[in-house]
Amino acid sequence: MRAKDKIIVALDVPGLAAGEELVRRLLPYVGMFKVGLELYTAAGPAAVHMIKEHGGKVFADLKLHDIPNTVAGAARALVRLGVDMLNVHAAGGRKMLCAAAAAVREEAAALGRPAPLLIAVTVLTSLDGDALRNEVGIEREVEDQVVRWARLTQEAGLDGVVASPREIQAIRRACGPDFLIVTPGVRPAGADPGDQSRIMTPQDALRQGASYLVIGRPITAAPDPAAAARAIGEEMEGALGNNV
Ligand SMILES: O=c1ccn([C@@H]2O[C@H](COP(=O)(O)O)[C@@H](O)[C@H]2O)c(=O)[nH]1
Repeated sequence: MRAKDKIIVALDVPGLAAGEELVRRLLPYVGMFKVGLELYTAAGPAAVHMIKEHGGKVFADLKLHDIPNTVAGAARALVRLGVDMLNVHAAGGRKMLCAAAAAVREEAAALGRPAPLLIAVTVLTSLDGDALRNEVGIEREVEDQVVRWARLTQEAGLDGVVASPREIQAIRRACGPDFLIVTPGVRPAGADPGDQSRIMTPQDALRQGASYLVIGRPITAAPDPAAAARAIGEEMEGALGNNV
Protein backbone atom coordinates (compact mmCIF):
# COMPACT_ATOMS: atom_id res chain seq x y z
CA MET A 1 0.00 0.00 0.00
CA ARG A 2 1.28 3.48 -0.90
CA ALA A 3 1.47 5.95 1.98
CA LYS A 4 -1.22 8.16 0.44
CA ASP A 5 -3.67 5.24 0.55
CA LYS A 6 -3.35 5.31 4.34
CA ILE A 7 -4.67 8.89 4.49
CA ILE A 8 -8.34 9.19 5.41
CA VAL A 9 -9.38 12.81 5.03
CA ALA A 10 -12.09 14.05 7.41
CA LEU A 11 -14.74 15.96 5.45
CA ASP A 12 -15.92 18.05 8.39
CA VAL A 13 -17.84 20.56 6.29
CA PRO A 14 -21.36 22.00 6.57
CA GLY A 15 -22.86 20.60 3.37
CA LEU A 16 -22.65 18.50 0.23
CA ALA A 17 -21.25 21.20 -2.07
CA ALA A 18 -18.26 21.89 0.20
CA GLY A 19 -17.70 18.14 0.58
CA GLU A 20 -17.81 17.55 -3.17
CA GLU A 21 -15.34 20.35 -3.84
CA LEU A 22 -12.85 18.68 -1.47
CA VAL A 23 -13.45 15.23 -2.95
CA ARG A 24 -12.74 16.56 -6.47
CA ARG A 25 -9.49 18.19 -5.34
CA LEU A 26 -8.25 15.45 -3.01
CA LEU A 27 -9.17 12.22 -4.80
CA PRO A 28 -5.68 11.68 -6.32
CA TYR A 29 -3.88 12.31 -3.02
CA VAL A 30 -5.77 10.33 -0.35
CA GLY A 31 -7.08 6.80 0.15
CA MET A 32 -10.48 7.41 1.73
CA PHE A 33 -12.97 10.11 2.71
CA LYS A 34 -14.47 10.28 6.19
CA VAL A 35 -18.08 11.37 6.52
CA GLY A 36 -18.63 12.37 10.14
CA LEU A 37 -21.40 13.80 12.25
CA GLU A 38 -21.44 17.25 10.66
CA LEU A 39 -21.68 16.27 6.99
CA TYR A 40 -23.92 13.24 7.59
CA THR A 41 -26.34 15.30 9.68
CA ALA A 42 -26.45 17.97 6.97
CA ALA A 43 -26.57 15.80 3.86
CA GLY A 44 -27.39 12.24 4.95
CA PRO A 45 -26.80 9.26 2.62
CA ALA A 46 -26.28 11.68 -0.31
CA ALA A 47 -22.81 12.37 1.12
CA VAL A 48 -21.90 8.70 0.79
CA HIS A 49 -23.38 8.45 -2.72
CA MET A 50 -21.51 11.58 -3.83
CA ILE A 51 -18.12 10.18 -2.78
CA LYS A 52 -18.89 6.80 -4.39
CA GLU A 53 -19.92 8.52 -7.65
CA HIS A 54 -16.46 10.15 -7.74
CA GLY A 55 -14.86 6.74 -7.23
CA GLY A 56 -13.81 7.39 -3.62
CA LYS A 57 -13.90 5.09 -0.60
CA VAL A 58 -16.04 6.06 2.40
CA PHE A 59 -15.47 5.78 6.15
CA ALA A 60 -18.81 6.49 7.89
CA ASP A 61 -17.55 7.94 11.18
CA LEU A 62 -20.92 8.02 12.95
CA LYS A 63 -19.55 6.52 16.19
CA LEU A 64 -22.66 4.45 16.86
CA HIS A 65 -23.34 4.17 20.61
CA ASP A 66 -26.71 2.84 21.76
CA ILE A 67 -28.33 -0.43 22.85
CA PRO A 68 -27.32 -3.48 20.78
CA ASN A 69 -30.53 -3.72 18.71
CA THR A 70 -30.39 -0.06 17.67
CA VAL A 71 -26.71 -0.14 16.78
CA ALA A 72 -27.17 -3.36 14.79
CA GLY A 73 -29.96 -1.76 12.76
CA ALA A 74 -27.91 1.36 12.00
CA ALA A 75 -24.90 -0.80 11.07
CA ARG A 76 -27.06 -2.80 8.63
CA ALA A 77 -28.28 0.44 7.05
CA LEU A 78 -24.68 1.62 6.58
CA VAL A 79 -23.75 -1.69 4.94
CA ARG A 80 -26.66 -1.24 2.52
CA LEU A 81 -25.36 2.27 1.73
CA GLY A 82 -22.11 0.69 0.58
CA VAL A 83 -19.64 2.28 3.00
CA ASP A 84 -16.14 0.79 3.16
CA MET A 85 -15.58 1.38 6.89
CA LEU A 86 -17.85 2.22 9.84
CA ASN A 87 -17.47 2.57 13.57
CA VAL A 88 -19.13 2.18 16.94
CA HIS A 89 -18.04 3.21 20.46
CA ALA A 90 -16.23 0.48 22.39
CA ALA A 91 -17.85 1.98 25.52
CA GLY A 92 -21.11 0.40 24.31
CA GLY A 93 -19.85 -2.90 25.74
CA ARG A 94 -19.44 -6.49 24.58
CA LYS A 95 -23.08 -7.22 23.64
CA MET A 96 -23.30 -4.08 21.55
CA LEU A 97 -19.99 -4.76 19.80
CA CYS A 98 -20.97 -8.37 19.06
CA ALA A 99 -24.37 -7.26 17.73
CA ALA A 100 -22.72 -4.72 15.43
CA ALA A 101 -20.20 -7.29 14.13
CA ALA A 102 -22.92 -9.86 13.46
CA ALA A 103 -25.14 -7.28 11.75
CA VAL A 104 -22.35 -6.14 9.42
CA ARG A 105 -21.38 -9.72 8.52
CA GLU A 106 -24.95 -10.87 7.94
CA GLU A 107 -26.08 -7.83 5.94
CA ALA A 108 -23.01 -7.96 3.68
CA ALA A 109 -23.50 -11.71 3.12
CA ALA A 110 -27.19 -11.15 2.28
CA LEU A 111 -26.17 -8.54 -0.30
CA GLY A 112 -23.36 -10.75 -1.66
CA ARG A 113 -20.77 -8.04 -0.95
CA PRO A 114 -17.54 -8.07 1.04
CA ALA A 115 -18.17 -6.79 4.57
CA PRO A 116 -16.97 -3.25 5.27
CA LEU A 117 -14.35 -2.77 7.97
CA LEU A 118 -15.89 -2.36 11.41
CA ILE A 119 -13.85 -0.58 14.07
CA ALA A 120 -14.49 0.79 17.57
CA VAL A 121 -13.61 4.18 19.01
CA THR A 122 -11.58 3.90 22.23
CA VAL A 123 -10.64 7.06 24.17
CA LEU A 124 -11.31 10.17 22.06
CA THR A 125 -8.10 11.89 21.00
CA SER A 126 -9.41 15.19 22.39
CA LEU A 127 -9.19 13.79 25.95
CA ASP A 128 -6.07 13.81 28.09
CA GLY A 129 -5.48 11.86 31.30
CA ASP A 130 -6.96 14.57 33.52
CA ALA A 131 -10.19 14.78 31.54
CA LEU A 132 -10.53 10.99 31.42
CA ARG A 133 -10.13 10.77 35.20
CA ASN A 134 -11.78 13.95 36.49
CA GLU A 135 -14.50 14.58 33.91
CA VAL A 136 -15.37 11.16 32.49
CA GLY A 137 -14.65 9.37 35.75
CA ILE A 138 -12.41 6.59 34.44
CA GLU A 139 -9.64 5.99 36.99
CA ARG A 140 -7.09 4.50 34.59
CA GLU A 141 -4.21 5.80 32.53
CA VAL A 142 -5.35 6.66 28.98
CA GLU A 143 -3.17 3.91 27.50
CA ASP A 144 -4.55 1.26 29.86
CA GLN A 145 -8.13 2.21 29.01
CA VAL A 146 -7.40 2.22 25.28
CA VAL A 147 -5.83 -1.26 25.49
CA ARG A 148 -8.73 -2.56 27.61
CA TRP A 149 -11.23 -1.40 24.96
CA ALA A 150 -9.01 -2.65 22.11
CA ARG A 151 -8.94 -6.16 23.63
CA LEU A 152 -12.73 -6.12 24.11
CA THR A 153 -13.16 -4.97 20.50
CA GLN A 154 -10.96 -7.77 19.20
CA GLU A 155 -12.72 -10.41 21.32
CA ALA A 156 -16.06 -9.21 19.91
CA GLY A 157 -14.81 -9.89 16.38
CA LEU A 158 -14.33 -6.35 15.03
CA ASP A 159 -11.49 -5.43 12.67
CA GLY A 160 -9.78 -2.76 14.75
CA VAL A 161 -9.96 0.44 16.75
CA VAL A 162 -9.72 4.21 16.58
CA ALA A 163 -7.04 5.48 18.98
CA SER A 164 -4.37 8.15 19.12
CA PRO A 165 -0.97 7.35 17.57
CA ARG A 166 0.50 7.46 21.08
CA GLU A 167 -1.18 4.17 21.98
CA ILE A 168 -0.24 2.24 18.84
CA GLN A 169 2.60 0.25 20.35
CA ALA A 170 0.57 -0.81 23.39
CA ILE A 171 -2.35 -1.88 21.17
CA ARG A 172 -0.01 -3.82 18.86
CA ARG A 173 1.47 -5.67 21.87
CA ALA A 174 -2.04 -6.56 23.10
CA CYS A 175 -3.82 -7.26 19.80
CA GLY A 176 -1.12 -8.26 17.31
CA PRO A 177 0.03 -7.05 13.88
CA ASP A 178 -3.18 -7.65 11.90
CA PHE A 179 -5.51 -5.60 14.10
CA LEU A 180 -6.38 -2.28 12.40
CA ILE A 181 -5.37 0.91 14.20
CA VAL A 182 -6.95 4.04 12.73
CA THR A 183 -5.44 7.20 14.21
CA PRO A 184 -6.86 10.72 14.33
CA GLY A 185 -4.91 13.29 16.34
CA VAL A 186 -2.44 13.70 13.49
CA ARG A 187 -0.68 17.02 13.09
CA PRO A 188 2.27 17.94 10.84
CA ALA A 189 5.14 19.48 12.85
CA GLY A 190 4.21 22.97 14.03
CA ALA A 191 0.52 22.67 13.06
CA ASP A 192 -2.19 23.95 15.40
CA PRO A 193 -3.44 21.06 17.59
CA GLY A 194 -6.85 22.75 17.92
CA ASP A 195 -9.04 20.63 20.19
CA GLN A 196 -6.84 17.52 19.92
CA SER A 197 -4.86 16.49 23.03
CA ARG A 198 -2.99 13.31 22.08
CA ILE A 199 -1.23 14.15 18.82
CA MET A 200 1.68 12.98 16.67
CA THR A 201 3.10 13.87 13.25
CA PRO A 202 2.03 11.79 10.22
CA GLN A 203 5.54 10.37 9.79
CA ASP A 204 5.80 9.32 13.43
CA ALA A 205 2.29 7.82 13.43
CA LEU A 206 3.28 5.74 10.42
CA ARG A 207 6.58 4.68 12.00
CA GLN A 208 4.67 3.60 15.11
CA GLY A 209 2.58 1.30 12.90
CA ALA A 210 -0.72 3.08 12.21
CA SER A 211 -2.90 1.28 9.65
CA TYR A 212 -4.67 4.48 8.57
CA LEU A 213 -4.27 8.15 9.53
CA VAL A 214 -7.36 10.35 9.85
CA ILE A 215 -6.44 13.92 8.94
CA GLY A 216 -8.93 16.77 8.80
CA ARG A 217 -8.08 20.44 9.31
CA PRO A 218 -4.36 20.24 8.41
CA ILE A 219 -5.61 19.36 4.89
CA THR A 220 -9.12 20.76 4.57
CA ALA A 221 -8.37 24.16 6.18
CA ALA A 222 -5.13 24.63 4.23
CA PRO A 223 -5.07 27.38 1.59
CA ASP A 224 -4.47 24.63 -1.01
CA PRO A 225 -5.89 21.33 0.35
CA ALA A 226 -4.50 19.26 -2.54
CA ALA A 227 -0.98 20.63 -2.01
CA ALA A 228 -1.26 19.96 1.74
CA ALA A 229 -2.42 16.37 1.16
CA ARG A 230 0.31 15.76 -1.43
CA ALA A 231 3.00 17.12 0.90
CA ILE A 232 1.81 14.95 3.80
CA GLY A 233 1.71 11.89 1.51
CA GLU A 234 5.27 12.57 0.32
CA GLU A 235 6.55 12.94 3.88
CA MET A 236 4.82 9.69 4.78
CA GLU A 237 6.47 7.91 1.82
CA GLY A 238 9.77 9.14 3.23
CA ALA A 239 8.90 7.59 6.60
CA LEU A 240 8.15 4.28 4.86
CA GLY A 241 11.46 4.54 3.02
CA ASN A 242 9.73 4.60 -0.40
CA ASN A 243 10.80 6.74 -3.35
CA VAL A 244 8.02 8.89 -4.80
O1 LIG B 1 -10.88 9.94 18.90
C1 LIG B 1 -11.26 10.51 17.84
C2 LIG B 1 -12.21 9.98 17.00
C3 LIG B 1 -12.53 10.63 15.84
N1 LIG B 1 -11.97 11.80 15.51
C4 LIG B 1 -12.35 12.44 14.23
O2 LIG B 1 -11.18 12.60 13.41
C5 LIG B 1 -11.19 13.86 12.75
C6 LIG B 1 -9.95 14.62 13.11
O3 LIG B 1 -9.98 15.88 12.49
P1 LIG B 1 -8.80 16.96 12.67
O4 LIG B 1 -9.34 18.16 11.97
O5 LIG B 1 -7.59 16.38 11.99
O6 LIG B 1 -8.59 17.18 14.12
C7 LIG B 1 -12.48 14.56 13.15
O7 LIG B 1 -13.41 14.35 12.12
C8 LIG B 1 -12.96 13.82 14.39
O8 LIG B 1 -14.36 13.73 14.46
C9 LIG B 1 -11.03 12.34 16.33
O9 LIG B 1 -10.48 13.43 16.08
N2 LIG B 1 -10.68 11.68 17.48
